[in-house]
Amino acid sequence: MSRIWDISQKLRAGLPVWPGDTQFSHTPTWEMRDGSPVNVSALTLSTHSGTHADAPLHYDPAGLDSAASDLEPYLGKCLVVDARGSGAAIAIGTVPGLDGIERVLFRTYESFPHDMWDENFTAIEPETIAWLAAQGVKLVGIDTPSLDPQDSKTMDAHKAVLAADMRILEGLVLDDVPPGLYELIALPLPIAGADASPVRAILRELP
Ligand SMILES: Nc1ccccc1C(=O)C[C@H](N)C(=O)O
Ligand SMILES: [Zn+2]
Ligand SMILES: [Zn+2]
Repeated sequence: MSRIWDISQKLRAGLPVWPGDTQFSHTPTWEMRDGSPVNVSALTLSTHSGTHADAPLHYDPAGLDSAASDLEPYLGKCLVVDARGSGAAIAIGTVPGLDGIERVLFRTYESFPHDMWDENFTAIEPETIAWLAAQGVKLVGIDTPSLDPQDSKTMDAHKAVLAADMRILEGLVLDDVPPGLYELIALPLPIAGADASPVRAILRELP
């Protein structure tokens, strides 16, 4: 049985979210303790809660929503890169030779901040995105809440992703994952009209 790493945040009450965004909540609709034959509940959450996949619609008003995006970028061989110590943004020099790898995930945290919002998270330089695209990369992932800095108004890294029609994973948890090659499985939910979707992201050891 090949080893699996779960690289997803737990969705839960109190989950740190982008300042001003919708808090995560899970509330009962019907409960067995009240005589219902089953327990049923409801979720309220930001589309960008926890570990998620941005849809192109997030940064392009004419972009595909989460239901329309193809699945191929979110499934397949990927390279995990140790980008700890990158400071404000990951520069091109951080990325090793890719040799045809189409998915790259960046670890920037020593220890993922599960219980606090980090406003000074590491972003990715737009030039790095463009360089990855030129190498044939189709998906870029990171363990921070966004490819762009929290105070960005121009979203230059997302615009570089748009220009190359790449896909994005954010909010990954890579603390326990050694740098190297893995199989990535992180499929967005087919949510009509959504600008992003939570994903259950895992890495599986390659045979
Ligand atoms: N929830 C938000 C609300 C407003 C602005 C940004 C966010 C984000 O979460 C950042 C997002 N994950 C991004 O793709 O950059
Ligand atoms: Zn996002
Ligand atoms: Zn994003």
